[in-house]
Amino acid sequence: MFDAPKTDTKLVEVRDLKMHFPIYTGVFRRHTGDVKAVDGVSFDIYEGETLGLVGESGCGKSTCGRAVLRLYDITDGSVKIDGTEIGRTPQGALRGKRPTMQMVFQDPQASLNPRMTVQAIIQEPLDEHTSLSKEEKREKVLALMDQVGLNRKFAGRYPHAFSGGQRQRIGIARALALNPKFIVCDEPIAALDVSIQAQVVNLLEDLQQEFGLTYLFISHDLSMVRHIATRVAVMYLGKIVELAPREALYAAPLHPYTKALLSAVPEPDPDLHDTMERTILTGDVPSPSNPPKGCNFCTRCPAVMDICKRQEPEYREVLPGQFVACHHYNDITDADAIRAASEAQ
Ligand SMILES: Nc1ncnc2c1ncn2[C@@H]1O[C@H](COP(=O)(O)OP(=O)(O)OP(=O)(O)O)[C@@H](O)[C@H]1O
Repeated sequence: MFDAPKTDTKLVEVRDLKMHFPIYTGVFRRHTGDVKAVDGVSFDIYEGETLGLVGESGCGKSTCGRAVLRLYDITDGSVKIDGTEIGRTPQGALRGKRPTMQMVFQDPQASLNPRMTVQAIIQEPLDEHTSLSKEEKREKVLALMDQVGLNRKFAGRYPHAFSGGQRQRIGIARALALNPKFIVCDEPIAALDVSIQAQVVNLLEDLQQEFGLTYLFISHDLSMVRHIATRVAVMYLGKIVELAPREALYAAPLHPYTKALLSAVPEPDPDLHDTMERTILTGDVPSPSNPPKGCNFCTRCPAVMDICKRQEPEYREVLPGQFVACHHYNDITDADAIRAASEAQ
């Protein structure tokens, strides 16, 4: 577990990123609307840190991670990785940048080609992006297997011969093959047995320390994110509603949605369990193709005000390092007043 961003160098800078998927209907497939999966998010990720990205299913986390890696042609906004603007770079011209940024997927079963051996799977990026000799590639693959805790004896086996946790290690080894700086981990443990989850998270942490990796760690598991992330961004319906250092976010969340999410996390201490206030959110999450006017959260917010239904709140740094998009904190700059506004909700 790391305590703070390791450096103040920004490796990833995302500004007003939008990823809208067009909806076509009817016989003539008319463009009738858009799914606003990511609708104007901005954040930085510092070199060597882990930014956690949390939120309910369907809020746009995976789309955001993929858009940052330019696995999609983004609708709008800017994404800078290691000083290079890649948001608008044509896909063909991104090739040289690909090795720097990689992804570890949620479902290791689905993301590994069942007809390829482990050797071939891990070697694939080396085939595509390097001119290493056959022997050099073989050696590199075996070294990667060592690094992720896979027995090199099994390099000739196929993915089905491995357990879920081992398959995720294969996916991690493949992601590491080109010595990336930045990895998007998209729910990397969600498909694994609970007993295996901690092992994979520990491996990701060890690799981060060893290679100075920077992670965007996407998860709906707030307890796991609390363990691994340096800072945490909370997403709701395509937008980031709060982003804060881990300690601040878990100890003193400001946004009503963050408070509701945290209050739903099971508290292992039975004494605290009884005293904790729980916020039960009512109503359904609106559709990202038809988000509400004003604040996206206004239809479910327990502290909703009139202005929330008319005007979108500004996303701003309310306390040092703590960014919030909520009308409750508009125009307040004094830290005590901000805390009072938070308690009053
Ligand atoms: N290719 C696509 N075409 C149309 N809509 C999409 C596409 N991909 C995602 N969406 C929609 O965008 C929204 C956000 O999806 P996304 O998968 O990013 O959410 P998520 O927070 O990662 O959810 P989960 O945790 O369930 O994966 C959802 O409403 C989803 O249906």
